[in-house]
Amino acid sequence: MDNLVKICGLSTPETLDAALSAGADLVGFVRYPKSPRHVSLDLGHRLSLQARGRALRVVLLVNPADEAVAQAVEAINPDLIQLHGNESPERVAEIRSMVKRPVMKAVGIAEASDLAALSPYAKGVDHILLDAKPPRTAEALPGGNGLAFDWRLLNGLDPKVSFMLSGGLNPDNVAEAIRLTKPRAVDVSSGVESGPGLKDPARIAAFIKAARTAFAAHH
Ligand SMILES: O=C(O)c1ccccc1NCC(=O)[C@H](O)[C@H](O)COP(=O)(O)O
Repeated sequence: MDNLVKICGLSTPETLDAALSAGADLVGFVRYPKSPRHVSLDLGHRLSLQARGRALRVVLLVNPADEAVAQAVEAINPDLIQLHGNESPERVAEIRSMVKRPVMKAVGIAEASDLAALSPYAKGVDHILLDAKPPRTAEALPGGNGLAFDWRLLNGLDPKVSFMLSGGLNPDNVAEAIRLTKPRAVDVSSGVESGPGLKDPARIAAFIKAARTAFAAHH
């Protein structure tokens, strides 16, 4: 998974088409009812068919029960499952063996000590997503809050650890984020929106272009 761009939280055929046409490598569908980006199983199914063969399809789940995992896999047929809650390393490994598909675990970063949370996941996941830790407010979502963490914290990360970077990325800062952190992939949601859950085709295209240029320059 090198030099890839993921556009997350797509929830309409039109904005999914914008992401696919602009060359997104991965597209994300959020299954979290409190989110403005939540997709029903039926909508997720249709969006997944639309993206098939054009980008890797990612379904986002938060602390899912087995039944929720099975329903999402059956309806959406994702290429990758992103776990964005407080799933333990054991639970992540359990879900991975249940679905027999690649799993990406999101880990929230706010301070240097948060990096210690990564190694217990090393054996049981296929990919790690480093995201900003959500604020402790009632309205904060587990992800997709448009907040960046201090990228310099990743100076303390073992260079052998490969990761996808997210959290508060946008068309204006993604080049600097890639230059400083050298991620294998980048992920964006709020930074390509004109309002909560409203993806903006022009911002999607600008983000992908800026990320591609930066990857070419720094890898
Ligand atoms: O986007 C949501 O609403 C969401 C809800 C619950 C769990 C995860 C969610 N989103 C995750 C993402 O979109 C991204 O992987 C990541 O958090 C970056 O988001 P942003 O800072 O908005 O670019």
